[in-house]
Amino acid sequence: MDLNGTYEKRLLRAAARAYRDQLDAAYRTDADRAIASRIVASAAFAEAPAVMAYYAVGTEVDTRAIISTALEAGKTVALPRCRRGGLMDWHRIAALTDVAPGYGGIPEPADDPSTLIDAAALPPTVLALVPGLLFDDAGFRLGYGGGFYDRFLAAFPGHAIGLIRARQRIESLADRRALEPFDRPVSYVVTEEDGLTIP
Ligand SMILES: Nc1nc2c(c(=O)[nH]1)N(C=O)[C@@H](CNc1ccc(C(=O)N[C@@H](CCC(=O)O)C(=O)O)cc1)CN2
Ligand SMILES: Nc1ncnc2c1ncn2[C@@H]1O[C@H](COP(=O)(O)OP(=O)(O)OP(=O)(O)O)[C@@H](O)[C@H]1O
Repeated sequence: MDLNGTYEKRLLRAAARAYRDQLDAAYRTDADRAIASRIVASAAFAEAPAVMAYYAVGTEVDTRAIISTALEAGKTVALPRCRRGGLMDWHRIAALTDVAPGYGGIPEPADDPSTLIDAAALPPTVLALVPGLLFDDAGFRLGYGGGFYDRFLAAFPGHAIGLIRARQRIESLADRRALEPFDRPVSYVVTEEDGLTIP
């Protein structure tokens, strides 16, 4: 797997990581709470039978409140398991504790065939919560460089929602020469300030 990418992506990735890690904890907590509120209050969330989530680590936007609310509402919640070749398998979880450290130290669900979900066969009402170091105004993202979400989004039929704090947005990855042909945008970007509000 290519964990490098272009020179511009590598520079921006390092800067975005350092920038994210120095955001103060109070700002992150408040922003993450507002982001979660916007998502669970949205019509898209209400209509979604399933949520393809991520298990946040370090200073990523916290998804625990969204996952708990989805589970309580009886929705299917799935988390990714990284496979060779930049691919992810998705497994249904029954609780936030149904994980163990996996690829890159990120908690993953067990490799259990009975919980495996075919993400490409899901209905268009399903949501995917997409992590990133940065999102731009067109919905393009910069991740950790594994290409996992580019490959996933290329075949995902539902609504992909990027979760990012307002201070971590930039105008255009293309203008910074940090876009490649295989980069896939999300359908919506939600910050503490905008995105997916109730009408
Ligand atoms: N919470 C969360 N889960 C996620 C992602 C994510 O961004 N956030 N992913 C989104 O794709 C996938 C995991 N992607 C990953 C990509 C690279 C590395 C990693 O270990 N990168 C090293 C660089 C190589 C190295 O120095 O070892 C690193 O970050 O230090 C980890 C996970 C699936 N699950
Ligand atoms: N659809 C694809 N098909 C084949 N290779 C791909 C595809 N998407 C990405 N790649 C490969 O993955 C590598 C990493 O891509 P990129 O730098 O965009 O990762 P990222 O989006 O930051 O990471 P992640 O999605 O894991 O958070 C690329 O250099 C490319 O070689």
